[in-house]
This record gives sequence, structure tokens and C-alpha cells, in this order.
Amino acid sequence: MSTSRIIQLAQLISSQTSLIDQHLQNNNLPEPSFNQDGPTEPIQNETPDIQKAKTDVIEATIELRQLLEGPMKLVLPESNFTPLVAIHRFKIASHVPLDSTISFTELATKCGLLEHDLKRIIRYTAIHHRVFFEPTKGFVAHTAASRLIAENPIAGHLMGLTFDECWPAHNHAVEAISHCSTSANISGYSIANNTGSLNTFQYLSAHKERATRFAFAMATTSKASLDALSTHFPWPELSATGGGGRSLVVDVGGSKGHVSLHLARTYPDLRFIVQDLPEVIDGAADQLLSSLAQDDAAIKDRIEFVPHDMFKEQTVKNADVYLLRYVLHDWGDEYCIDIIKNLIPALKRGARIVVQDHVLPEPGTMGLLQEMQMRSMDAIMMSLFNSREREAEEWRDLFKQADERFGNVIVNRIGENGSSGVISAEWLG
Ligand SMILES: C[S@@+](CC[C@H](N)C(=O)[O-])C[C@H]1O[C@@H](n2cnc3c(N)ncnc32)[C@H](O)[C@@H]1O
Repeated sequence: MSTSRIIQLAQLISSQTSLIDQHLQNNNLPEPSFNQDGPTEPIQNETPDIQKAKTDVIEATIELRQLLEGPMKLVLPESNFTPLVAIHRFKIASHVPLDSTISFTELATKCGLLEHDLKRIIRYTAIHHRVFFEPTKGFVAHTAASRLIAENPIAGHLMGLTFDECWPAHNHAVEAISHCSTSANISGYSIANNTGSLNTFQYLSAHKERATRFAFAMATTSKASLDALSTHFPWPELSATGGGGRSLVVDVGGSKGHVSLHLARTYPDLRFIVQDLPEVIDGAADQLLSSLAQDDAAIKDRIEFVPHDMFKEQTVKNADVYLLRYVLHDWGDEYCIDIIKNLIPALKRGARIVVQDHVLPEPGTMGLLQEMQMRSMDAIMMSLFNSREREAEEWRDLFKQADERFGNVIVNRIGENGSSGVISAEWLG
């Protein structure tokens, strides 16, 4: 008798989980746990084998659950995040003591909420998200996840971005699609926020707190992704062409400079000009300086911040590289072509445009988890910006449409599970 799919999945889960368990024991690492003192970081010291084992187990558990629950659950997934939003909005985690419990009555008073609302919010997030638990009836304590919210401001920034910016936009994305428009100001986000003629970034510029949170969320990009950028483009060759002087990289849409900082640390012969909207650039140099350790402070001399609207002609001429990292996926094709065309008057022969961005796979050619993440990101782009992620061929087309004089267009799929790429195009004009 052939082995059924659910047994195959269960066997895979069993064998790969054993590998992970062995890795934890061999490296004296803590066991994953929901307990308050459980690790808030994913498994450490991962080798490629352990990464694969983890992905295999997660993918298999998703598929196994979907098979066992049946098709109706696939079309009616659990989708109410309101209680989790309430945890974020009312800063509930910060009112729960880290090493003891608090009664629903006292916690409700501290949060300024009705006790019965607080109780159902917590009981929902406890059972759905493992955020808080009730060790004795009527008393609340932290889990690893609620402690993460209480202690790590990055969790707060990302929850804010997800619940205050993305979710309202998702709610209106279907309406936006029905307009069959490619305009940046006809998006779920613009309908949710009633932005009128403003696109998402113009609207954020007028709402400083939200723009700052957006910039912080961008800066939480993984080290692996930044490392991928620094290793999958021949930056050292560029340093060499700069000769005695330093080669210049213009980091277009560079936010608060976290990407330039990473590259500057790796390549001492490069200097950087970070460009972004004035509201984003404002104070960025000081923030960068205050984030630098003393022995790192010299780096600041190689990173300059200049406000610039990328829809206007590029003002920094003859740089060696114009970097667009996760910038073009925020815009539809006509806007991207406009952004690239605005660079052309500044380009010397041999200058390169370097893009780091997602590269969509052909359906079914990547692992389940990876493809899910990429399709999710594409859907977020649709809701927030009426923009999209692109396939390798679409990246090549973009440069072709901008100007036939771009050559040597290379789309290099990279680390980060192969979901993103470094794309470079050389100006041969
Ligand atoms: C998704 S973020 C990417 C930030 C950064 N490059 C990174 O990799 O983390 C896109 C950036 O484009 C900037 N941006 C949007 N419109 C712009 C414009 N018209 N001119 C310059 N920058 C712009 C945003 O402020 C934001 O910092």
C-alpha cells in the first residue's frame, strides 16, 4: 500500500524535527517555548541543514493542517486581528508586570478599558496568538510573545505598520482594484485614508509620526538581506575604479541611511549620498551619528544626506552607482520608468543602476513558505501603493522601456531564501 500524503508529511515533520532538536542540544540552545522566559529570537547558529529542516517542518505542518481541516477552512480562514490590534493600541503588554501576574480588574483600570472587553481581548489573543496567558483564573501573565511586545520597540513599530497602515489598506484594496487604475493615488491605502490626489508617500510626508514609524520599520530589514546586497554586487571592483578617490554611490530613496551605513562599514573606499524626501532626511544625519559607536564615527564623513525627489532630474551627476533598494516595488511601471529616466541625465558611461528588490518566481518553483511570503509582499504592495513585485523578465523590460541604452542587465537571485535579487544595469549611452 502506498504511503498517504498525510503520513508522508507526518514522517517528514518527525525526521526534520529530530534534526532541529539535536542541533539545539548540541549547541546548548534553549528549546522553543511559549513560556515568558522562552526565547524571543528564532533558533540561533542555524546551518543550511537546520534552516532547511525548519522550512520543511513549517511547510509540512501548514499542508498537513490544510489537508486535515478541509477546503471550507481554506476559504474561510481565521482573519479577525482586532484583539491583537487592541493589545497594540492600548499598550496592554506594557501594563502587565514582567515577573508576576495582574488581575483583569487592575489591568483594565491601567489601560482605561472596560473589564469585560479587556478580558475577552486577552483570552482571544492567548488562545489564538499565545500573547498572554491566565495562570490562575482572573489573572494575566506574560508569554514569550507578549514579553516581546513589552520589551522590544521594533515589535511595536512593526505591529503599528501592520495594523494601522496595512490592514485598513487591505480592507479597501478590492475597491481600488475595481477602478482598473494604475495611478499611485488609487490604492487601498489612499481610499482608507482619503488621501485625495496624494499618493501614499506624499500622504505620509504630511503625517510625520506615521512617516517616522514607516522609516523605523524599513530599518528593521534583516542583516542577511543587507549582507546579500553587499556580496551580490561587485562593490570591491567599484572601489578600484575610484582609484585614489572614493567611488560614489547615490542611495536613492535611502530612508535614514541604514543601507548606506552597512555598505560603508563593509567597503571603506566607497562614499555615499543618501537621498529621500525632505521629511525623511530631516534629522537623519544626527540620528545616524548618535547610533554610531565611537570607533565607527569616522564613517559619518563618508555618508551625506541630501533631500531629493526622485521624480525630478537627478542632481548628483557622475556617480558610479545609483542604488534603488526596495524602492521600485513601491511603484507601478510608468512611475518606475519615470524614476529611471530621471537618473539618465546624471549618468556617465559605465555607471550602474543597482536595484535590490523581490524577484517573483514562476508559480510552484519555490518552496511553499517562500512563495507564500512573496505573494504576501506582492499583495501588500497592491494595497499600500497600487504597485507590484516583478518577475525577472519584467525587471529587464523595465530598463528596456526606460531606455534602450541600458545594457548588461543582470538579474541575480540571492540569499534571503532566493526571494529577492540584486538587479544591475549599466549605462552604455
Ligand atoms: C520601502 S522604502 C525603502 C527604503 C530603503 N531604500 C531600504 O532599503 O530600506 C522606500 C523609500 O522611498 C522613499 N521615497 C518615496 N517617494 C520618494 C520620492 N519621491 N523621492 C525620494 N524618495 C522617495 C520613501 O520615503 C522610503 O524611504
